[in-house]
Amino acid sequence: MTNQDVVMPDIIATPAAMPGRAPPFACRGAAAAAVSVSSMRVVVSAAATAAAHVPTIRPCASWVVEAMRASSPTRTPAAATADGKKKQQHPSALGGFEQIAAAASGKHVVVFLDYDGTLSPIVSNPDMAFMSDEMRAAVRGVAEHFPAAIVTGRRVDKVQSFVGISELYYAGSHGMDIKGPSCSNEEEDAKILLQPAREFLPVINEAYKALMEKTKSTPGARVENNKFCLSVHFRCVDEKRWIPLAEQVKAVLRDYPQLKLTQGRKVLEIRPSIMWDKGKAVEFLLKSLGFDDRSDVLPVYIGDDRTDEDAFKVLRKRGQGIGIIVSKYPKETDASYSLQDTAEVMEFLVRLVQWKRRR
Ligand SMILES: O=P(O)(O)OC[C@H]1O[C@H](O[C@H]2O[C@H](CO)[C@@H](O)[C@H](O)[C@H]2O)[C@H](O)[C@@H](O)[C@@H]1O
Repeated sequence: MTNQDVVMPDIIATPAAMPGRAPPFACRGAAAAAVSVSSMRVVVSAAATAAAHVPTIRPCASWVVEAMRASSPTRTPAAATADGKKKQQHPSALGGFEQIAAAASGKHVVVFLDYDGTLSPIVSNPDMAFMSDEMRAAVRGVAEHFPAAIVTGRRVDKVQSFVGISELYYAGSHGMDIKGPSCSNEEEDAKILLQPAREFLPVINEAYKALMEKTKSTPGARVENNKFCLSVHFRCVDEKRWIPLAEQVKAVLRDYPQLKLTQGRKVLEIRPSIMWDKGKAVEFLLKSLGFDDRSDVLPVYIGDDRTDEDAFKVLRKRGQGIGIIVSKYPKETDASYSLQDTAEVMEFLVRLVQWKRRR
């Protein structure tokens, strides 16, 4: 069971992107890979294979709210966890760049990038989370020199439109919708490499409508349909309304035992109860690229969120690769290096490309 499974199969909620409803934002007051796409066409339909249902854990509402508070601290967080373990500030991936370069020497580097909070700064309106042109140029450089993928909770088409680089792999919906780089003369569907939760689409769409209806009374709440998962944003919800919102979400989820609840940055995420996450997506992509069981590959994964921990864990377990957490504060993480913010991520990507060019 992952951290995410434990976090909060309880809550969630929200509101407002239906036709005729005013958007809740901005919030005021509240507080080139070696493998061709065609050779990788794998489309797995369902859960059936991978997928035992995850047991539901129902934390009490106050516990859930603590988790909601912790999901994107607005002040310096405590230096220790609840069980007294000290949180560590991991060494900077910029300060430790020479070490990383040494580890990459003679290896195939494969780059995995989270989107929100990693390539684009966190903003109130998820529809406005654009990356800068400078960041796009840095990511394009990465895609030209390494096999590279965007691994995100967002729906694939949305993140593709934000990033706009066709040479990348895209793993959307927390890895449940994986597409290969575009080829102009192929049909859109031919790019789909994996959709392990396909059979959940009808139930997810139903749950989406139910969440929209249930949470419309909560000002600032917003439900985002990420195709194979749903996000209930509470960044713009007054903290006093978090418990009722959580109860609303919980009430909806009672009707959908096939779905589970996880958590990101000021967002409750509802997804199919299958054992699939960003870590599995990383494993799948490495295998598809022909890098499984090889000692001459160095996956580098950069992400800022709790959901990225599944990928960090996979790298740690493989004893291969470098996890880099994007955070200004010490965090409990399975990453081995850190970068403070998106500006540092960009600097790291630029240095990685420069290093590759020199070789
Ligand atoms: O895996 P990621 O690429 O990090 O996507 C996770 C969620 O990111 C988005 O929400 C987050 O960013 C928003 C824009 O900055 C912010 O308003 C929100 O509070 C964050 O949670 C996205 O909107 C979600 O659908 C993704 O699941």
